[in-house]
Amino acid sequence: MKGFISGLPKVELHLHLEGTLEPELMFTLAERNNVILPYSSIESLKAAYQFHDLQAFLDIYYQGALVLQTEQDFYDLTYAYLKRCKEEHIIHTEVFFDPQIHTQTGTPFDTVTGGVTRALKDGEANLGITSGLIMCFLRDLSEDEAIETLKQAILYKDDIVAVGLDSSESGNPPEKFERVFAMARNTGFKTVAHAGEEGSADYIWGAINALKVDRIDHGVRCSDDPKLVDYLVEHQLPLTVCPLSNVQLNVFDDIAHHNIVDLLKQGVLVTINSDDPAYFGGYLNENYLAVAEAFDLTKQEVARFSENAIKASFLSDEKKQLLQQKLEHYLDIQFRPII
Ligand SMILES: Nc1ncnc2[nH]cnc12
Ligand SMILES: [Zn+2]
Repeated sequence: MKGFISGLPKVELHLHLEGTLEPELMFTLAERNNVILPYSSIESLKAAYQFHDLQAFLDIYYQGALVLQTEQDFYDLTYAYLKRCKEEHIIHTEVFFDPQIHTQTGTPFDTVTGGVTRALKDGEANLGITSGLIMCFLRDLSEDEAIETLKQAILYKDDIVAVGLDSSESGNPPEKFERVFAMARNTGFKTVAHAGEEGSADYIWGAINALKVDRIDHGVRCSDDPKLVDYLVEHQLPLTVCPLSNVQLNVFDDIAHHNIVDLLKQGVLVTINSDDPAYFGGYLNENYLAVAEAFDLTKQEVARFSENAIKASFLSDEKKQLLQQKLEHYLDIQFRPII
């Protein structure tokens, strides 16, 4: 199964670039930019990666992201992730970034977006990995700050495919950003939102009804509301689920109790993703493998997650077809009878 997953052509749809900041790169950038980290070694930093909930993780994630300061830093971060994609047979990825973490502490929006987009373009030219860029608003900041950020994103309309919503979910419902998302949609951006990670199923309804999103990020709490599950199945509204993240942040106490396979069997368009792999101990292949092993899935069942991710991507129908052909070619070889 490990070899099958490793070679399987895959698409990732829920990945925070700042969440790919490996401890080694964090220390390198801290030294490059004269940032003093509150950890004396890589080991002591890694030892702090014990998160009892989302907020405990976010506190460390935001602190780590402060070592990213120059255009080259954002380039290096993004390109390192794309090289990892190449190793993992990820053929297309739609990545999040959180510009407000950086603009709040004085790094210009252009520095952040410039470095990320330059790396994504090089990743396509040199590594053959296609991508989409999704700019997230921090939901614990104000509507006005989100509008200000959206105005800056409009200047990069050709480079940013969608806007999203992340950070502390509880107490920051989707409705707070209804007007910002309407502006984003009217400008032509696709929309996604984290909902139903720690927050209740009502947050997922909020993302659907107030934000009119094209995908829900996480969304696992939908199981608390059978009508919501019916809605997701009927409309084939995708969920970008992050199994290892959910276990690390205690959304589920054990991978064996995760609801992703239940949702798949009910007909929800679920996908597997890594969220913040440098912090949660696993990139995409490890997330696939954890689910496959916990639920004793067949190779055909595992391949459904890859097929779903192609369907749920923001690629054109023509490009989706090309990726689907690549997937089918791989499966043909895997399942060809040996004569
Ligand atoms: N899992 C997550 N939930 C909400 N915001 C995030 N930002 C980075 N990772 C996140
Ligand atoms: Zn996330």
